[in-house]
Amino acid sequence: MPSFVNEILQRPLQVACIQIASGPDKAANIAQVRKKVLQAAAGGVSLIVLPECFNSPYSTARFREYAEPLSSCPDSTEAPTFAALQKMAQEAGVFLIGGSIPERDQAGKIYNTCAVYSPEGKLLASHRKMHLFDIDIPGGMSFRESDTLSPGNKITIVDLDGFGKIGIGICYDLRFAELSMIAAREGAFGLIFPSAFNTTTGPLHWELLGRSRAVDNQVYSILCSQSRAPPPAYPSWGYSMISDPMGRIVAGAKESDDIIYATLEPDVIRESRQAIPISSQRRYDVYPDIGAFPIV
Ligand SMILES: NC(=O)CC(=O)C(=O)O
Repeated sequence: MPSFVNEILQRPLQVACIQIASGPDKAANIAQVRKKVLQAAAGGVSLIVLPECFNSPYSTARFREYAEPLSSCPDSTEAPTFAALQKMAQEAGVFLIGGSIPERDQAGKIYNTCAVYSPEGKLLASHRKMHLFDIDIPGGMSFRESDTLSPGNKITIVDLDGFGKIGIGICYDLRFAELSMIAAREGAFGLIFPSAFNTTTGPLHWELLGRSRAVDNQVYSILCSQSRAPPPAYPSWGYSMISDPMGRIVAGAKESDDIIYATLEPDVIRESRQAIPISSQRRYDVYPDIGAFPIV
């Protein structure tokens, strides 16, 4: 009977999520993030997470203007945000989950992309938001990322050397349980979601989804949001949170700018899986084994 890949977090991992609001000034957005990354790193963390679309307003009409080619050159003038992230990771000496920014490919398509860096400043992976945020709630939030964005087509799992693997999704990807399940079944100890939920869906679904993804998969879930900005900006929900494999919120923010910290513990993962052994209790004789999806 298939079960979890027998890998978990190799040692305790100190994590920080930086909750900030981006504005129209790209250079100011980058400078704000750099200051906070260095502040969080001074607290001794090994992994720092940034929110979705931190270098631009969260607006389909603006993404193209702020888009950059994905570059791994620290001196790139075409890609100042990616270059700055690379240098920040190195300067801070941390794994950096670079939130997301609009990425432009050679054909001119735009993606909502998260770049991940090692403490040496090496680009380890990039994830393009797979599920585009197209919703229309009467009297509430309407948004159509597909007006200007293209979707990514791959599940992203990153090996953090010395700790283990994480799965990456961006915001709306959180709603699709398959992505999380596949990453966890591939051995991820944590699921990380740079995000910007909103004041319509946030109060209903944000905590519910974050805790559910953690409990479903017996992993940590790490949700890093933009903070709330006044109108006419997109109304980000805030409430960045880290849930443990039992669904306990081990760190949480409110609406405003903040940095939250938590230590992820291998024993907590191990104990939750021993106490509630769902991985060996699945009924693949009755339903298909979704988690066995091959990652290319
Ligand atoms: N902004 C998003 O991608 C998702 C979101 O706000 C929601 O799912 O609700």
